[in-house]
Amino acid sequence: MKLNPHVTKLALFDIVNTPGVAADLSHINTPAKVTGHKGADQLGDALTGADIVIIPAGVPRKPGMTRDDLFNTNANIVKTLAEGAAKHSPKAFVCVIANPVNSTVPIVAEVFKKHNVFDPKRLFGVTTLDVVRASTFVTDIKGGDPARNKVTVVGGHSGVTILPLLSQTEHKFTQEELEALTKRIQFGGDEVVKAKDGLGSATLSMAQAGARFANALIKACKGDKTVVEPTYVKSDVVPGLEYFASNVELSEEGVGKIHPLGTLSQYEQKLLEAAIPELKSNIAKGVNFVKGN
Ligand SMILES: NC(=O)C1=CN([C@@H]2O[C@H](COP(=O)(O)OP(=O)(O)OC[C@H]3O[C@@H](n4cnc5c(N)ncnc54)[C@H](O)[C@@H]3O)[C@@H](O)[C@H]2O)C=CC1
Ligand SMILES: O=C([O-])CC(=O)C(=O)O
Repeated sequence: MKLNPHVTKLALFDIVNTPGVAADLSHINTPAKVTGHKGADQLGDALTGADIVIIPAGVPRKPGMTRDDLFNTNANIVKTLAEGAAKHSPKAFVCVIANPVNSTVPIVAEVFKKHNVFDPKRLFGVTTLDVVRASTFVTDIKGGDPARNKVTVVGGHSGVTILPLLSQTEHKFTQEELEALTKRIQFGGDEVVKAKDGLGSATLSMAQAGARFANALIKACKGDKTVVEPTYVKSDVVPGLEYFASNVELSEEGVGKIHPLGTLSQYEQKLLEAAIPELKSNIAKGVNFVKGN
């Protein structure tokens, strides 16, 4: 089952109010038609025939909230859009930005399973912003070009589930630097929420990150075999965790080879152990939400 060599239609929710993503995607070198919808009645029109569905729709955090606190509202929004995609564009690549990503990705998977159209290679949680932040914060300390200061970030997309593998960079860090950097990368989203003081979270950098991921997917669909991006997908990299973010080779089928974690330092091993129970519970929450409804 292959996607058209040229992506022809991209459905983006909610395009009307997410101008950043739309603007960034307008630079994509593809004749793709970008659609959105203004209400449930237009959902079918927007989705029919879409090759890629991007879901940024959902409420953002306010200071003091965790991403999981968004579950009650966003789970329903994502479930509704997933139902639309399962019915109208079951073969599309679905990229989930709406939080809590650790749970909203399993929600989409369960909806697709209910409709017998689930293909794990075609579902992605967008965690690009974590690597963008990691590269930026490492550059703040070590200098150089953030585009070349690549940091592998694995796990999930919230607090302690975000695991930057700083031991795999070319830099040496003191333990103090490691702890400060790790915390900043894990809670970078909280810094933005606090700074925006009730006006939302990282909207524009999310738009840029979403566009970067969609562009990568489109490049892979056009046959580029060198595209590797971090993303939260169905994975068996960590036993017992059905979904996990790590570097993934993208192909015309979607998820290609999922890279293994590589060697972890003792410190990173501890971070992983701390992340596992939270990630497990976030995943179960998403799965049970669909199974129980
Ligand atoms: N994965 C990531 O890296 C990131 C994820 N996020 C998440 O993205 C989501 C959106 O954040 P922002 O764009 O900053 O919020 P926002 O409040 O600026 O925009 C949310 C949009 O969702 C739309 N919406 C709400 N219900 C909808 C529905 N039922 N159908 C279609 N559209 C609907 C609203 O009209 C609004 O335009 C939040 O859940 C936020 O936590 C934000 C930053 C990074
Ligand atoms: O922190 C938030 O709520 C939004 C988000 O996911 C991020 O900025 O990484």
